[in-house]
Amino acid sequence: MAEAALAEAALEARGLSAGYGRVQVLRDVDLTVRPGEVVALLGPNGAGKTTLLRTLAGYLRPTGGEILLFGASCGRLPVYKRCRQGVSFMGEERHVFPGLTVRQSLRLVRAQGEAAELFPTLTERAGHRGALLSGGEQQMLALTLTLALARKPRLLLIDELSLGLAPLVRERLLDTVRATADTGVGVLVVEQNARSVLERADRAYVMRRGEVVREGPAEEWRGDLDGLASLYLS
Ligand SMILES: Nc1ncnc2c1ncn2[C@@H]1O[C@H](COP(=O)(O)OP(=O)(O)OP(=O)(O)O)[C@@H](O)[C@H]1O
Repeated sequence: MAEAALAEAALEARGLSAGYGRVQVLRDVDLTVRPGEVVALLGPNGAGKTTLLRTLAGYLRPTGGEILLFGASCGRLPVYKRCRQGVSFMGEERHVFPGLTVRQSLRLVRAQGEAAELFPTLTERAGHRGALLSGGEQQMLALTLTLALARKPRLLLIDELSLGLAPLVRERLLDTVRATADTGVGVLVVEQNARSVLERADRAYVMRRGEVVREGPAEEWRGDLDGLASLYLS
């Protein structure tokens, strides 16, 4: 990923702190995502991964530190302005249109072609309403909608990509994430299955209790999943 290393960072967090009211969750987080990189964000429950993504996306206001998007400090830029810059956030809740069929949803965002290419299953479910899809199908639709709605996504923030989904669906979603990054999009992804995400990631950060406790190339972690697991134990 030499090219990625040279490129200007899509995202840079410097000494970032954030929390809820008086409860501080994130402490002094430094993190970088370059265009074309898949960066895995790992860590045990409650480590602060969701809080970090929400802060980066603009839903939570930092209490300290700085966020740079594509080289410029984004200060208190609201969510929609970050979206305009190409930041796309896919939260834990599977955002599909519950009352619309798959066909209607895809038509709405003009993503019929992409869906057929990325997830043929969605074409088979064209007449089903979003609310009645399986969890995996909903997540495939949500990812397709997320990519289509951000007209030119340059940074994708994904929380809990495959929570509760079958391994095959997880692999398919992660392949799509990898392929999206290969078009030049920077991706920061929270995924419970460390082994699977590390197979596609370039680098990984491990968080614990609101702090980044380790960072490194994904290949290093792939060979040391036991060491990684030990970081999860508090
Ligand atoms: N809305 C909230 N109000 C107050 N505290 C919160 C809120 N949301 C999360 N927290 C707290 O912030 C800490 C970090 O939670 P967060 O959801 O960011 O962790 P996480 O790493 O994403 O965990 P998980 O893997 O379980 O989703 C936890 O201690 C949690 O209780």
